[in-house]
Amino acid sequence: MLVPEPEIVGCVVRNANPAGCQARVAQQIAAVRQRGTFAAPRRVLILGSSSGFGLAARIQLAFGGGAATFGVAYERAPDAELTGSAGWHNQQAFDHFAESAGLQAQSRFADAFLPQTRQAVLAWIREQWGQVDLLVYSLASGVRVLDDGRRCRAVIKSLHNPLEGWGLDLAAEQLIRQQVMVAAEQEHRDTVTVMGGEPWQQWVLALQQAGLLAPGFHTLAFSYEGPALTHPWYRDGTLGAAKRHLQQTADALRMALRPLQGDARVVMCKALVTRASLVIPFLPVYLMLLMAVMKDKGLHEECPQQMARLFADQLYGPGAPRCDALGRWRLDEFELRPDVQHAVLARLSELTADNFRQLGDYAAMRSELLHQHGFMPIAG
Ligand SMILES: NC(=O)c1ccc[n+]([C@@H]2O[C@H](COP(=O)([O-])OP(=O)(O)OC[C@H]3O[C@@H](n4cnc5c(N)ncnc54)[C@H](O)[C@@H]3O)[C@@H](O)[C@H]2O)c1
Repeated sequence: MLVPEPEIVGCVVRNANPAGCQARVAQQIAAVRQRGTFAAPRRVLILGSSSGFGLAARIQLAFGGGAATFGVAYERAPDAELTGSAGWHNQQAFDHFAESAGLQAQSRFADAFLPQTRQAVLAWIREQWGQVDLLVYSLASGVRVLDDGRRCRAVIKSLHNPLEGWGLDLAAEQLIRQQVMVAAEQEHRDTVTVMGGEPWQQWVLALQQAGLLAPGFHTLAFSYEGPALTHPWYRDGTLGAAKRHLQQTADALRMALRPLQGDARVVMCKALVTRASLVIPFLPVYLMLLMAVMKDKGLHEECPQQMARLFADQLYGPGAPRCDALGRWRLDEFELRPDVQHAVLARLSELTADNFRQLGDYAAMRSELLHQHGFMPIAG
């Protein structure tokens, strides 16, 4: 079969190579199997299961922990002209490998923000599982259609001052100057509506009201805060506001789950290459510097390694999650190490449009993104 050429616009890869996506899922499964097994919850619902953290969590829990999984993702199917999105092929590949391994796997391509998706998934759980033990909330979206039909858009803007800094154009393979504007009040609210915790809460409460939560039910959602260098454009911007709302939601859900001896947590992850992260202004440049430094120090991780630490080592393994004073679980301790941040800052202070390939791990970042879309790494 003809392998398509990657179509890159800015930092977005618009197509996928189906065979490469399948090979990458197979590779992730093999790595999980090699690490050995652990005792995962039996029935796991994953929202945002087709790429990034959600897919890595699903592979870890199913192939490492033997869990039956239900995955919901919103992806573009292939048609006569387009290859379909990487997530579509990843999810098909997951189903195929799970079935071959005798693992129960149910997958839907549907908009998880819509009440009808929730109702359909709840009906399936009632019929097939009776209850659910763990819900992993891993949606990353720019848009949410509300129950009344209004389309809310997330924007990535500052909450305080306009910002300017280095961005990356992967298509042109150049550093560019990027500006980030201050969000209007409505844009701020809409971003929290899309990327905050409300939809997570709706799912958990709907499951609870329907009597579908197993005793000891857990739920977790992924978050980011980052080091001081990223605060002006992440923590103190619209996405940071949405993540604060996610945190408040975790606190509220923890209370609501007490009668079941349940738990709800935000998991603070490291910054890494995914479809969602590379569209954040300034982040690709920070990421390629971070990758170079963390590789130098033997600390590099992508989604599969983060999910292995969370599930196989900590939550359902010999260790325990590292919990901070706000009750958040932390997987970002290596990124935040002072020596790592010191080295990143030193490289950033010397960065120019001519030396970015030497100071950052530009080639590996580009390869990782292409690989995530089923295209083999391109030699740097
Ligand atoms: N990538 C990072 O550096 C990073 C770091 C920390 C936390 N996070 C958080 O992790 C979470 C997952 O992000 P990711 O980077 O893995 O993103 P991703 O783009 O790789 O995955 C997003 C998933 O959400 C699904 N999705 C999007 N809209 C949907 C909808 N309407 N209905 C159903 N599914 C939908 C997609 O199909 C996909 O499976 C986000 O909350 C993100 O903020 C990411």
